Amino acid sequence: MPKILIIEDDTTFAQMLQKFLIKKGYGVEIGFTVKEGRQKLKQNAFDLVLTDLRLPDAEGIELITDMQQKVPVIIMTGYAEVSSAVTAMKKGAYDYISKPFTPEAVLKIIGSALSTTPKTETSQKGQVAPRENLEPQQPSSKIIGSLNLVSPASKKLEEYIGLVAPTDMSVLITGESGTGKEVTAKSIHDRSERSGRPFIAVDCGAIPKELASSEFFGHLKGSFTGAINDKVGTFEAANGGTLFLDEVGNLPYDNQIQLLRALQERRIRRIGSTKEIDVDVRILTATNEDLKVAVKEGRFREDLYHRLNEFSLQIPSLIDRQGDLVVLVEHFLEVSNKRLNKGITGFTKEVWDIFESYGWPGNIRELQNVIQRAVLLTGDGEITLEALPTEIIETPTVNNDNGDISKSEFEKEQIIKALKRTNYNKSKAAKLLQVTRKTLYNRISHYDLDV
Ligand SMILES: Nc1ncnc2c1ncn2[C@@H]1O[C@H](COP(=O)(O)OP(=O)(O)OP(=O)(O)O)[C@@H](O)[C@H]1O
Repeated sequence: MPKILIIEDDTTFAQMLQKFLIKKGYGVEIGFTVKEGRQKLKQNAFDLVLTDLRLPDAEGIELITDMQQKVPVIIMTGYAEVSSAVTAMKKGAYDYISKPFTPEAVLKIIGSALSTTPKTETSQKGQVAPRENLEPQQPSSKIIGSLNLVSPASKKLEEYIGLVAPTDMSVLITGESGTGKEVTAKSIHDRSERSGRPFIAVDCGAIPKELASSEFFGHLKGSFTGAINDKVGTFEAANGGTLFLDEVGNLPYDNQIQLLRALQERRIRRIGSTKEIDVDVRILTATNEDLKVAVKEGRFREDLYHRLNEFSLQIPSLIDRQGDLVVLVEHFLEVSNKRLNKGITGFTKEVWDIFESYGWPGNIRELQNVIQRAVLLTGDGEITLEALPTEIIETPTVNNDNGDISKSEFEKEQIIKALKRTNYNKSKAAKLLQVTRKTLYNRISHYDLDV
């Protein structure tokens, strides 16, 4: 049963909503302040947070940062607060809903948030809400391939997915954040013979070290403090299907050996049990760090790396598949129009120019968010520059000419800005500035920047 936490200071409204959602089969708890909400989140695992924007002690938006996008947060707002809701969405809220709303509207938005929640969540008590327990997934319109992406990089990727999907090989999927690693994993599963069986996604970065074995292999009630019920681990839950380990590079070293053993023996034992259980699971993994470096630095086991990397897929950054931009933009326009019940017809030429010249450091996810926000902010007709976030319009550009002093100052400033925005990652900053890494290094040394 999916669990929802409502954070709302209007007690009557909160209780009405709670009753209604319980009737619809959800487990629901209420917190009346942000502080209370935080306490409940510490004590229990929730699949979704529904929070008011203005609460007595703080803004509901603060919880989005707490959640780090592991659990979808839906903001409830008054009609006049739409701009704050947009800020909330930029910070990572899943969506917002204006009060007063109809029961159908809130059910729809909850259903959609739960069906797109990618990760399995771990509470402090180690209870897991496996994805299988959530609402049935919506038919996905976002699977790679169905969009007919046209860039050479996407075509190659598509070809590789088609080749590896029907096999039982483990696949290591690499790429920057937001490039579609999880979408790719799901696509592989859907095109394999395991497609009728579970696809279980686990965020390895979210599992505390001491709970990892219980998360993977399950436990019996009472086998350790906090094991209040029997628990099925993700290996058992995925039996016959696919286990997707996201951010596998974050898996603590001690847990890597347990994982390797389970993969080699194809057998697991719940903590506290003597019974061995055969498991038949295909492993797909994703990471946005270079695991070879992690192996070299002794943070990742080499034997596990080879076991996970029977085949590797590198997902290109959006900037390296510019040819797909039009298809993706139109796809997200259509999806956002449907979702927000709008009829936006397209984009002005200036907007297209920005889309084509911007570096998209957040890749497809950023593009999707920018379009959704723009559709929300536009009444009707075409999307204009005003509907784009300022940071996109003010994208730094590097000028390679020998310009005058003010131009150099400008360029220097833009380089620093780009480096700051990318957390001093030079590859990303170069992409953002749309120059090669080499040019960026040259400019950094030209200006003698200490970065
Ligand atoms: N080919 C695609 N077509 C349509 N949407 C896509 C495609 N690839 C990715 N997306 C969308 O982009 C967003 C990011 O995708 P996904 O979560 O798979 O990326 P990721 O690389 O796993 O990100 P992270 O590293 O942050 O976990 C999702 O909302 C997804 O729906």
